[in-house]
Amino acid sequence: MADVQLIKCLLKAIPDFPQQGILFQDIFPIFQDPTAVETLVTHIVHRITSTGLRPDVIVGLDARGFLLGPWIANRLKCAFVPVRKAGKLPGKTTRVGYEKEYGTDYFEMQAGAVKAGQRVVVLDDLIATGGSAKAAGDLIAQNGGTTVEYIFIVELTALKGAAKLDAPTYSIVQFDD
Ligand SMILES: O=P(O)(O)OC[C@H]1O[C@H](OP(=O)(O)OP(=O)(O)O)[C@H](O)[C@@H]1O
Ligand SMILES: Nc1ncnc2[nH]cnc12
Repeated sequence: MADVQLIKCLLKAIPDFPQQGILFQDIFPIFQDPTAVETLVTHIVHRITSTGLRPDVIVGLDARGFLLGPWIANRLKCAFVPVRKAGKLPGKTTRVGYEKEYGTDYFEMQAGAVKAGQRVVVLDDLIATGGSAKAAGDLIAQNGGTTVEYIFIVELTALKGAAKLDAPTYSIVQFDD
């Protein structure tokens, strides 16, 4: 619980960003504190190893999912694969459109980056409506992978994003307003 409290204390809530009515949960203060980063990475690695998820691939979502994904993949000695906003990845890609808490967007993944039968953990900083995470899950499924868990630092539970997803979710800090 001490690690959860440390991470929660470092989150900063900013009203009306990026638009009126959104209470933005900023995770960047965590990354100013190396002890907190170590705590966060260890917490997520423990979640994955202690629950027997055995992922082949960690998929991180553009952009804040990239802050954590490679650390976790490196500790677990598995692959890291990015899901990126449209037009950023070279070569053949698959694309899915989605809605999120403050707008619409497209996600892409490189063809073959996730292979048929691979077990995937999706990692992102935050789940709000679940639109972004669902789009990532759809890309993984289109490529033949199986998402075994979605992991977030923060979950905005009132928006019920987890209900959209095809696998269980785990979040470290929850806010219900
Ligand atoms: O559950 P949802 O309603 O889909 O919202 C959550 C998504 O929104 C944010 O990303 P954003 O698209 O703002 O991109 P960024 O990480 O590049 O800032 C956040 O990092 C999640 O990916
Ligand atoms: N309230 C919020 N804070 C930070 N990132 C978000 N992405 C979607 N909703 C968000």
